[in-house]
Amino acid sequence: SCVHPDRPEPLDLHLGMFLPTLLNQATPEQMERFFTPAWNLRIIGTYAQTEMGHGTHLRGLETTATFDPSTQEFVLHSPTISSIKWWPGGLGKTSNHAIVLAQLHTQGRCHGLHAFIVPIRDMDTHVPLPGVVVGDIGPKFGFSEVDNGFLKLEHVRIPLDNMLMKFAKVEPDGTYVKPPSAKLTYGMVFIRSMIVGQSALALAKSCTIAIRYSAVRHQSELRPGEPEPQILNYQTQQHKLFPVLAAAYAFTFVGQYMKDTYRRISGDIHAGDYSQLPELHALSAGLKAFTTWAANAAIEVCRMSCGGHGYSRSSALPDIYVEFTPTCTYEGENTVMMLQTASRYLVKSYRQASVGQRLQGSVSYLSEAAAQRLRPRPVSGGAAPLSTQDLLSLVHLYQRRAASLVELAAKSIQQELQRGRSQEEAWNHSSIDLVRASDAHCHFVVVKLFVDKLEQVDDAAVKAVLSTLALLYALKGLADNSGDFLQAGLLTVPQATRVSARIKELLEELRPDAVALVDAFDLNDRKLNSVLGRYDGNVYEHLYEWARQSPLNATEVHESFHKYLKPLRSRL
Ligand SMILES: CCCCCCC/C=C/C(=O)SCCNC(=O)CCNC(=O)[C@H](O)C(C)(C)COP(=O)(O)OP(=O)(O)OC[C@H]1O[C@@H](n2cnc3c(N)ncnc32)[C@H](O)[C@@H]1OP(=O)(O)O
Ligand SMILES: Cc1cc2nc3c(=O)[nH]c(=O)nc-3n(C[C@H](O)[C@H](O)[C@H](O)COP(=O)(O)OP(=O)(O)OC[C@H]3O[C@@H](n4cnc5c(N)ncnc54)[C@H](O)[C@@H]3O)c2cc1C
Repeated sequence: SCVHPDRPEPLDLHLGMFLPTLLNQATPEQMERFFTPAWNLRIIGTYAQTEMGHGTHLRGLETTATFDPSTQEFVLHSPTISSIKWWPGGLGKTSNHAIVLAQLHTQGRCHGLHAFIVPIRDMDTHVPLPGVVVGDIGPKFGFSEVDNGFLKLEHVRIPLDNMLMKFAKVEPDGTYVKPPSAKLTYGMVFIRSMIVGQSALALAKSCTIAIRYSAVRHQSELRPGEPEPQILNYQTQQHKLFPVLAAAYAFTFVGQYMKDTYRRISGDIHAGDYSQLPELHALSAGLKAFTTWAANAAIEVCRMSCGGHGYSRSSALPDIYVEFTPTCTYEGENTVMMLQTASRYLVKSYRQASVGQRLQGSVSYLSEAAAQRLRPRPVSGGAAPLSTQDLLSLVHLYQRRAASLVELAAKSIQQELQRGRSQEEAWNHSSIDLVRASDAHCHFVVVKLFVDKLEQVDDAAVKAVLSTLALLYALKGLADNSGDFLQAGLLTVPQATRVSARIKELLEELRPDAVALVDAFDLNDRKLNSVLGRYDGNVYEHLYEWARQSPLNATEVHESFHKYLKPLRSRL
């Protein structure tokens, strides 16, 4: 994939969205005209969808593309201040083209959002073209290497053939030809699928740095009179870091699965079979949100577990955080993505299962749950026996929790409707439950994929340590979400107590293998770019060397002494 998972770069959008969008939505003629020069970096493009006034609500985007049959052109226009394209990466100063998402108007009718290739800068001089006002949106939280920009279009004319027409078309007389499926023009599924793998990489980097550093950092006293212990020997340090390590492995397997699923289903789509598109959309939207939220929080846990040096840029952890955190916002804001998965997939599937439909894919468990509801409940009604050792029984527990929360969300909507609320109000007043249902569904998918992966591991020793990680991931998730399991009657308080005890045992079991498990990510020092995470563990010498190289140390007496301190002293 041409997506660069490392540091943000001005060409990220060109490589990660402009080229893939052409691949997915351009005709063969357009591929010839645009893809080849774009591949050779003659054309440098970005993906300009978000506007100052709208990022999430695509149907609310205001940029227009109005077809003029007399000249066989589209007129691209930003009608209001809020319609100015805002945020696209590489737009400010790097790109000379943009794929602009605009509301298509032809023969007096609006046909919704479509993609148009718009030249924005002269190919030789790089000067903005007539009618194009373009620039950088200014300093951001991070991503300082990327010129996220703004684009205001003032009645800019482009040829008819600049509309990406693999699916929808406009004939020379202005007739609009619908796409085989309206959903094909949404896009973004590719990059959301790739972001799942980026979550895994961010976790792998962060826990490699924190665990290696925790193995070389000695601090305080564990036993009076004895040498200061490695901080990795503290149970609290293990409790912070080993679940992150387990999640890094879990998300690595999920990232592989997501990539494979994307490839499989997008192949079907290119062959004209759109049946799996809803599953791909729901899975990519949900897992993108689930894994980025989890990784975002875990990077901060790793940084803080390194004490003061974690706050130094030499650790690389601040940069990893700053570069990763926008994944919770871009490519679909996480809450909105969770709501998409719940409202457009889980509740719909729940209702189909409730009328006896056999479901396939990641929601097949809802059919099982629906059948279960029809069977008489056991008198005890209590939680099933809990094994803190049996991974398959834990997978089933997560499955039942997901089914329970999907049912709770669906019933909440029903109750709101019975209170007389409109459909829209009923959904909005159930949206907290909808997000919880999506979260539980994604959590089940992650645990299940982790356990499924173990079946593919032949080496007994590797399988054993991965099984310990999988157990820790599942039990830590159970402990962190015990309220859900208790509320669903899937866990008792004594069982919850046993889970906590088992987690402590697993931390102890993992301690001897912790460093080897992060070494296994095989992230070399250049890729980690971290003094604390160095493979040789020679932290202090390199920390001192790193500080010595700081620009402020270029002179023994900084010019600020002469410019400010000395004059200030003389005035006091
Ligand atoms: C190397 C790369 C570096 C990357 C750096 C960062 C680059 C960042 C780039 C960006 O951020 S690009 C902009 C990203 N913006 C978004 O993701 C916008 C999010 N909003 C939406 O996607 C939509 O507004 C919405 C939330 C899905 C709602 O849209 P709408 O109101 O039109 O649809 P619904 O009524 O909810 O659903 C209609 C129908 O369509 C299905 N669907 C929705 N989205 C997709 C999709 N992407 N793919 C397939 N299908 C989709 C949805 O399930 C509904 O289906 P049915 O229920 O009708 O069957
Ligand atoms: C670093 C970075 C790079 C980006 N790169 C690009 C790019 O290259 N191209 C591009 O087109 N865009 C890009 N974006 C823009 C990005 O896609 C949008 O910021 C994102 O889609 C969120 O939309 P928004 O900013 O309008 O937030 P909003 O949608 O306004 O979200 C604000 C709040 O409102 C809530 N909210 C919104 N709608 C709902 C709803 N229906 N239900 C419940 N809550 C809701 C959200 O959950 C959130 O809490 C980038 C953004 C960033 C930060």
